[in-house]
Amino acid sequence: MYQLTNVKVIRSERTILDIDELSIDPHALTVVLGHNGSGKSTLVNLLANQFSPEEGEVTLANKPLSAYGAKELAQTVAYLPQKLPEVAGLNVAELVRLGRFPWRGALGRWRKEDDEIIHNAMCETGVEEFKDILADQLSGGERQRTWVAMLLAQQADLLILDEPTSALDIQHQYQLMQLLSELNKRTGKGVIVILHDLNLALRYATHILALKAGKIAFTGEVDVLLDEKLLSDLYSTPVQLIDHPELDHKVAVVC
Ligand SMILES: Nc1ncnc2c1ncn2[C@@H]1O[C@H](COP(=O)(O)OP(=O)(O)OP(=O)(O)O)[C@@H](O)[C@H]1O
Repeated sequence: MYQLTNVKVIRSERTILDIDELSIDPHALTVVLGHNGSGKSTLVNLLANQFSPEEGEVTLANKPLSAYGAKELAQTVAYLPQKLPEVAGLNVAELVRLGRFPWRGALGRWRKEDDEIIHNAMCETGVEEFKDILADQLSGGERQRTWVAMLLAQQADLLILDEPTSALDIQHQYQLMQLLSELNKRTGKGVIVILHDLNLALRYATHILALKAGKIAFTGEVDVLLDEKLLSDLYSTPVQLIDHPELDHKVAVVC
């Protein structure tokens, strides 16, 4: 379990994240929701040990994140930030290969299975055809999928993704969430993903974690989302849930 206890993150004398007690199942597909500025990126940054909180503690498997070594943490948690770094001079295959870094053998040697893992990660995300192209020359969506491929190649126990669908067209948004959902079901690897699209959340989440103004608004299995009042309060706008004749879940519309 991820466990947060009495956590406060303070920036410019303002508490931007304030969580008394929170557990996150490391084998679930948890979608993090909330309005702009509600603290979602701050939370997943903490979970990925990008920084430590000013107050409180974050543990994973009963061990403080700060006690993990860099290699151990990279084998345990793979993190895709919201703002993708520039990678001048690297083509797609070379960028995806960086995901294998935590698994290098003695003397920094690559392992013989690395090429197949990299190839599979590029195929699963549909970027294999771009493998020789410089990553910085790709379109926004192609670049985002390349970074997801790198994350997959990392083969960590848990994937944390901050708005990985923000640059993707509708088809690729659903394909990516389907891929993450299948990975979660097939391998038990955990996925924690920030989304703004309620319908992607309704379709693929097993668990929901919603933030409002730096605090937890609600958390639980995906059924907690099926509450128009909660959703309308969360986004300060009227949200309606309607049945869809061909889907086995409700659809959210803003009215
Ligand atoms: N370094 C910083 N200094 C001051 N304020 C900050 C800093 N980092 C974040 N904040 C503020 O903390 C709040 C939460 O930011 P965060 O990026 O976690 O929001 P978010 O929920 O991910 O938003 P979005 O949906 O827009 O990506 C915001 O109001 C932001 O302006």
